[in-house]
Amino acid sequence: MVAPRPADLVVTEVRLTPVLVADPPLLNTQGVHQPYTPRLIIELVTAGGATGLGETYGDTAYLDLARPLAADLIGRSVTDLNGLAALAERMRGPSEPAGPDGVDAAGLRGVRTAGKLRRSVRSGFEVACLDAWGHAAGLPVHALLGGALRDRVAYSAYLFYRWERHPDGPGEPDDWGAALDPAGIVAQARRFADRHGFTSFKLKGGVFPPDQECAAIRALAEAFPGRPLRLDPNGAWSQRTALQVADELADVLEYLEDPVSGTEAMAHVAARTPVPLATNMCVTTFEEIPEAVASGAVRIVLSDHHYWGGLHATRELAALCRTFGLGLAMHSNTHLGISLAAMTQVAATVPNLDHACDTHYPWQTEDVLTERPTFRAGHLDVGDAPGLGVTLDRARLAALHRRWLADDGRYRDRDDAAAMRRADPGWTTPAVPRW
Ligand SMILES: O=C([O-])C(=O)C[C@H](O)[C@@H](O)C(=O)[O-]
Ligand SMILES: [Mg+2]
Repeated sequence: MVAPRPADLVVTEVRLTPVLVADPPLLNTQGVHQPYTPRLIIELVTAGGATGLGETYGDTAYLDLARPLAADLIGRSVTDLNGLAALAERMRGPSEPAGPDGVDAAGLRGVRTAGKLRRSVRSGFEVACLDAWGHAAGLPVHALLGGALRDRVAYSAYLFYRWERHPDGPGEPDDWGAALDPAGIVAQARRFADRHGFTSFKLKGGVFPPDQECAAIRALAEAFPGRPLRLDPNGAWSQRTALQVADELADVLEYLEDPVSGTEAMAHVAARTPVPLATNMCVTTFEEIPEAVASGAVRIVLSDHHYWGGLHATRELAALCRTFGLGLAMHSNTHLGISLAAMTQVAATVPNLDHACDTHYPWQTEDVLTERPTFRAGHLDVGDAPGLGVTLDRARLAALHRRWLADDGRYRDRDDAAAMRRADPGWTTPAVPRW
């Protein structure tokens, strides 16, 4: 292949396609997933004819920032990722978006600031630039990030308490059934293990009183002896409860994720238990790292290229974790195969990715790719195909976009509490600590 000329790498077109993706009724401490969740698919075209794909959150606030950023990218090189970062930092959108009661589903991933919103948008564009650059150069994205250190990336089964179907009728049915007790969670874990070969398990907690969730973890430990287990109540517990749970499950937990809310409370708990604490809530931006390190609040940080600002930012976070002796894992929200490919590419390049990555992907019955990535023995192959190694299915993209167009606004912004109110009209996002 002839190396691309710099002029070939200039962006000539950017297409933004918001989509609504079917999502099962997964429960968390704030409510339940809506039947459809918004994502944004980004397509770049370069002067040389290479195309690149990116994906990020698709709620209105993200779209409001993505549109001007897409326009500003025309005429810039896909290699100019530092320029993209600077451009994104200058974007001005709604500053501190939040739901009507001041808390929204994004509360599951910590503070929601204008800067974090900008980084979440920028990450989708950065991935699309890297994909286009990779296609133009005939190189995989991991090569553009310095090269893969492993040829496969480990993922963890992400277990959820869930209902069989959504309370408000619509939604794409699936055959998982309800999981609302220890037996249901173990059955779900078995299916994940049989179908995808996962060997580590994370339970989304904060849904039921802690003794019920401890019983589910105990049941998992019995069903899968010696396997790494994680429990994540998204900050729903008091310090006392967190310490009781840590004490009760100390022999089986790989880590306890965000048992309490806020760095100070996490530090208090961390100082009193040998169980490692992990977070995707109190450390979600670079600015939050110094206090967390100084106070010893966390032992493991969950990266997420979406809100940390992209694949390069993920590698910067990894370097800081190495510096300060913190472990690194990977967080996931509902996402499609483009983001899964981006996660896999960057994970392959990070020397200190010490834990299997979270992914919601097995819960998604729909995608915009021609081929779904396949987990083998709980891993995804990294591969050497150019770019992200994925291909867009235009018909699927168009169908999911038509659903977004037809929506009256109900599902265009993720709102787990609103979804819960359809089953329980009196529901409000619980104050923390809930237990
Ligand atoms: O804390 C976490 O791991 C998450 O926030 C992951 C997801 O957002 C999950 O909790 C969800 O979507 O309900
Ligand atoms: Mg978490």
